[in-house]
Amino acid sequence: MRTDPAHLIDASAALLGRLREHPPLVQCITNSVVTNVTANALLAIGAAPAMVDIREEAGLFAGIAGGLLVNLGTPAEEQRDAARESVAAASVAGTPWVLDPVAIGALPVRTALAHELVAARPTAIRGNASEIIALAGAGAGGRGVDAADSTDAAADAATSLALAHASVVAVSGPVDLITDGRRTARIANGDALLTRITGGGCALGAVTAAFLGASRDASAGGAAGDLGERTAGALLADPFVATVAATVVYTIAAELAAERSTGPGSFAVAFLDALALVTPAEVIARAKVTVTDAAASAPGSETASDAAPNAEPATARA
Ligand SMILES: Nc1ncnc2c1ncn2[C@@H]1O[C@H](COP(=O)(O)OP(=O)(O)O)[C@@H](O)[C@H]1O
Ligand SMILES: Cc1ncsc1CCOP(=O)(O)O
Ligand SMILES: [Mg+2]
Repeated sequence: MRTDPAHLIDASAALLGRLREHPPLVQCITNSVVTNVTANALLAIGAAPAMVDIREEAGLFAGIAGGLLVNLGTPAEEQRDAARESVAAASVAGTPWVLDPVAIGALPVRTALAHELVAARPTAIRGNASEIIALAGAGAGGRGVDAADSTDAAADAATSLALAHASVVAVSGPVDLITDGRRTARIANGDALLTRITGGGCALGAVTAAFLGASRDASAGGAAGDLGERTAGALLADPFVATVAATVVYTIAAELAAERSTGPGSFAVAFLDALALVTPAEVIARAKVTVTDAAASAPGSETASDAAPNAEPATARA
């Protein structure tokens, strides 16, 4: 399906509405640093978090959850087994799941686990540039949990991972890059304050699982913007579109929060408020999205809508 920026932005706004109307249950197997931050971010956006991360429960729960996050930030033995259980059950049940390979590269236990789990074909892989490069086997990783590479430097790694595992790959940074191996979206929203609080990336992984859950329920139809009902149903059910939507909404909430903050502490509070308050109309007005499509015939196949009211490189519906 052709997905130009205007369609992606309309779909982002529509999926935000769907998510709030039908809150997806999101199972999180995540690190001990960000557990509370992540649950609060999910509640704020309108989803229902459940940190079910022990053996003999995790797999069971993955079968009933709307979405699953597997984050490798502090992968103690029990969590490693819980992740394996959940991923197996999610694959059987068709539960969309997100892998966040936190700090892989130099650290052997989580790196081996990330390689094992990625073979089970996550619906989406979300990480910073260094983590995505390391997962693709193209580099050594970042500085602990932080990136040492730009998102564009991770573009080839993201594409090869996406094609190898039939996953959507989301690379976060100043400009986020999201690809399914054919279509690549770049999202220039966000605020650097997200890197000054813990969980800025981890909570995005959970929000991505929530949008994938909303997307799975969305194929029933209903128009999105000026799209017809059939087109909208297929668009909203597309994991690439849902992953873009999560990043668009999340980074716009960060911008709204930054406008009301004086530093990381007030930003953390304002960000939760903004995740709860951001409207579909604000998403349409502020989204800065460009798309390239490897299948498009024209050389330099970047698409941008005619109406571009947002700052460069913005492309959005008026
Ligand atoms: N310099 C920046 N300016 C604006 N937004 C940023 C910047 N760096 C990261 N972000 C945003 O912060 C969030 C977390 O990204 P990142 O810091 O790369 O993840 P991680 O915490 O996993 O390293 C993403 O939503 C991304 O868009
Ligand atoms: C600090 C830290 N250490 C292990 S996991 C973690 C949290 C990382 O959070 P994020 O990737 O969202 O910055
Ligand atoms: Mg991270």
